[in-house]
Amino acid sequence: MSIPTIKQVRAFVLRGGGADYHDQGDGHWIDDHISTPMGKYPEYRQSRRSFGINVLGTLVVEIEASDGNVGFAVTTGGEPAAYIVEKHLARFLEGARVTDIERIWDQMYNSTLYYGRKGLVINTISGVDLALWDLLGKVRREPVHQLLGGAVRDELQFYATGARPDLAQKMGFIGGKMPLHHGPSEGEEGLKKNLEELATMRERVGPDFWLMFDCWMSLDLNYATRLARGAREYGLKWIEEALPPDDYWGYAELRRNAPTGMMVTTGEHEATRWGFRMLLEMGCCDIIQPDVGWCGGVTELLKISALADAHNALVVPHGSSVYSYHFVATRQNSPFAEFLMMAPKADQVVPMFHPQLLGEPVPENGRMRLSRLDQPGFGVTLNPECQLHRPYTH
Ligand SMILES: C[C@H](O)[C@H](O)[C@@H](O)[C@@H](O)C(=O)O
Ligand SMILES: [Mg+2]
Repeated sequence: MSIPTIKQVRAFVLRGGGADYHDQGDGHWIDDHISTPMGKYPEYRQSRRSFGINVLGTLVVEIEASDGNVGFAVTTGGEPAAYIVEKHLARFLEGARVTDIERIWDQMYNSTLYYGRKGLVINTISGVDLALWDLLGKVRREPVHQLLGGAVRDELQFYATGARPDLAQKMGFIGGKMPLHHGPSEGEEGLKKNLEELATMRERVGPDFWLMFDCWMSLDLNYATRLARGAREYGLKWIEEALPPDDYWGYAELRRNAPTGMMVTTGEHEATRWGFRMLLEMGCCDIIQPDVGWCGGVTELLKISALADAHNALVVPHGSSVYSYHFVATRQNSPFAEFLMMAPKADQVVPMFHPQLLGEPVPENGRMRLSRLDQPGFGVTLNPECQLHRPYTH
């Protein structure tokens, strides 16, 4: 059977939610006084949009094969990512076979090593990689989880991230991860408020429902240690991304200081097997949380996951819609997944990358049957009502 080749790669940008899920309007829980590394500047404390969390927008990568199949994927990257796809990465894809995924990844990574390695460039490589896996699935008429070696479970279970863990409990999720609202710049008063919020939620959900804090890189080691120890009486299950991503030393120390039984987690802003090797070998965390649209794509997440497995660490990918669902289904060390509550009041389940992906499955009663992921590729199509703009060509 002749293997189709790649005819053309196209990069588009989209605004308004979707893969750049922080790109929301006013009144959304995800932009309501959340603690961030910019919290030291009062003018940037109320809203993450004020300092540019949504400045990039969504990158859409489309890859057309010689047999007419088109694979696509979305991730966070916008115009600068589109430039990198069109002006740099496309040369490694066009003319290659749709099966040359490993070689293309290696060429994309090594050709951008002088300006990439993490952040936007790896987001961009991830977007191309996800589109390649979507294309291969469409050519072979198989869902991605089957291309990855098949599922190890018939059902995924989810915890919910959002401002209302009490509502998430009623919706059937296995836990609720809350954004931390106050950072070190708000002193003891802020620390007290954080713990009061946790105490209130514990009161509402009872003793067994998982409650977690997401600290979004915003703390220092001393504050994180005091928060973790203060949260012990409220049964905090894990403290997430307490420190800046590069402070491997701080994470290792926090993990030594944290109360027995409380997990330390991080990784959504980490990239490649080398970044996760640092987290694992320095004993930084109990769970790594790579985002498959930011860490290097499925091709790289396979390597990261195997490394984590050898270290007995769990891999619970940061919420990235179908791109993480297909992966989690196939990994024995990924026993549950994240679902980001994208409804403004976190009071209903809406597709995580709404409105960009038609056919995007959502958990029902906090679960998702594998049968919901049985369409070729990642099983979604681009919403034709989304106005695609192609800023660059090649
Ligand atoms: C809720 C957090 O502040 C982030 O917005 C969230 O996207 C991420 O950290 C997560 O783990 O879901
Ligand atoms: Mg997080």
